[in-house]
Formats: sequence, structure tokens, C-alpha cells
Amino acid sequence: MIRLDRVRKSFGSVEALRDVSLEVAAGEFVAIVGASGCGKSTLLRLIAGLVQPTAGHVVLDGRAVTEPRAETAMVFQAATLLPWADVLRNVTFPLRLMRRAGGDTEARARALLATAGLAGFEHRLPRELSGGMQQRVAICRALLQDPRVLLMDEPFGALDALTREEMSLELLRIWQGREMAVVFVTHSIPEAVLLADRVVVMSPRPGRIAEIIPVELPRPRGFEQEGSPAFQAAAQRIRALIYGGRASHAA
Ligand SMILES: Nc1ncnc2c1ncn2[C@@H]1O[C@H](COP(=O)(O)OP(=O)(O)OP(=O)(O)O)[C@@H](O)[C@H]1O
Repeated sequence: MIRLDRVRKSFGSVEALRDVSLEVAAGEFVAIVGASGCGKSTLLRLIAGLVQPTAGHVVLDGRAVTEPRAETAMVFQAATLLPWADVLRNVTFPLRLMRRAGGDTEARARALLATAGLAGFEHRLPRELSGGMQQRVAICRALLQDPRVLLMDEPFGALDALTREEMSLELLRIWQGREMAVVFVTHSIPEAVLLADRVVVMSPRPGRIAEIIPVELPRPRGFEQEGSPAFQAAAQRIRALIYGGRASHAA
């Protein structure tokens, strides 16, 4: 569904990505990990149509991505909510902006918020919510667009560890009920393995794909799987790729 074909991206003299080729199937969950500055966010922004490749092609459903598309939604590390608008208005804002809001939009928004544990908070302002709740609102806002591609850039990076774990399971639950491809950037190797069908490991700048690790764990997934040999093997392989020989010295 998503295809990157020998994509390069430079910002002036800075080469962020070099020859990145990747395919993501409809409904697939792909995680991207790699050192800071290896071009993970740039990769997402290319798929989102927010930036254009210097060379190569980004194709979504057979058409080159030249601008943001209605079938793609993005979630960032910060919730980026409108501070003056209540939760319900924040969640429905993109659809209203794109003039895609219909008679059922508010009911769907309320249902999504309930799924995310936010029933009763529809008319609160963002500042009245915890960081985790704000991020749930941002995720609901993306899901209300019913995207076929959900791009997530360290969506749980600013959350405490417990909220983060809870949110990852919730994301999996929501994803499982939909035909939605997810491309999920994270700095957490266990998070990548827990969530993804495949983990794309990037090498340092200029970012290239070092290896793509398939995660052979059954679904539905849960934290009890973290102790399993398949989980450990995938995490170890990713660590070895990122840290190279340094992983063993640290032990
Ligand atoms: N708009 C821009 N203008 C100039 N340089 C940029 C721009 N966006 C990204 N870069 C550069 O491209 C490289 C890759 O950046 P990017 O944000 O994609 O990395 P990242 O892997 O997401 O990093 P992090 O994990 O720290 O968020 C960096 O060297 C960055 O400085």
C-alpha cells in the first residue's frame, strides 16, 4: 500500500536519508527504530506528503505522494491540541477543516473518546487533562479521520512508563479492529517488538535501512510475551544492529 523506492532526502548539505526502499502492506504495523537524527521523522513526513523526496519515489495506493492525503493521519510526540477548544472540538477539528464532517461525526467522536477512556471529558479543555489523556485525544483526532495509514512519531515519548505501556496495548486493541496500516517511530526497542509485525532498523545518518526484523509473535499481544524467546531474539537482534559491538561491552 505504501511504497518507498530508493528515496533520498537532503536538507541543504545534510543528507538525512539515502536510498531507502520499503513497502508497507494494508493493515500492517511497522515500527521504525534507530539512533537520534537517522531520519525517522523525515521518513514519516515523506509518507505524509509534508516533505518531498530529493530523489526516488513515495507511492501510496499506486499514486505518488505529492501532498498530504485524506487517507493519512499523523500523531506527534506532543499532543498539539488547540488550547482554547474543548476535547470534542479538538477531535473533530481536522474533519471540519477538510469539510468532511457529517451528521454522524460528533457521535463517532464521542464513541472513540469513550473507547479511549475519555467519556465525560468531552467538554474539558486540554489544560484540564493529564499528558496521557491529551495524547489519547490526539490519537482519537487521528482515528476519527478513519485513516488507512496512521503515522505515529514517538507518540508515547512524553508519557510516563506506566501510561506508555497502557497506551500501547490500547493502540493495539484499536488497530486490531480496523484495516489500517501503522508506521510507528519509537526509541524503545521493547515497544517496537511488542507492537509491530516488522521492525525497520535504521543506520545512523545518512539514514539507511540496516535490516528489517520480522516479529513472529502471535496476536493479540501482551506484556507476558516479553519473556518469550521470540521476543528476546528480536530485541537482541535490533540491539546488536543499533549498538554494534558495543552492546556486549555494556553488559
Ligand atoms: N526541515 C529540516 N531542515 C534541515 N534539516 C533537517 C530538517 N528536518 C530534518 N533535518 C535533519 O535531518 C536529519 C534527520 O532528522 P530527523 O528528525 O528525521 O531524525 P530522527 O531520526 O527523527 O531524529 P530523532 O530520533 O532525534 O527525533 C537530522 O540531521 C536533522 O537535523
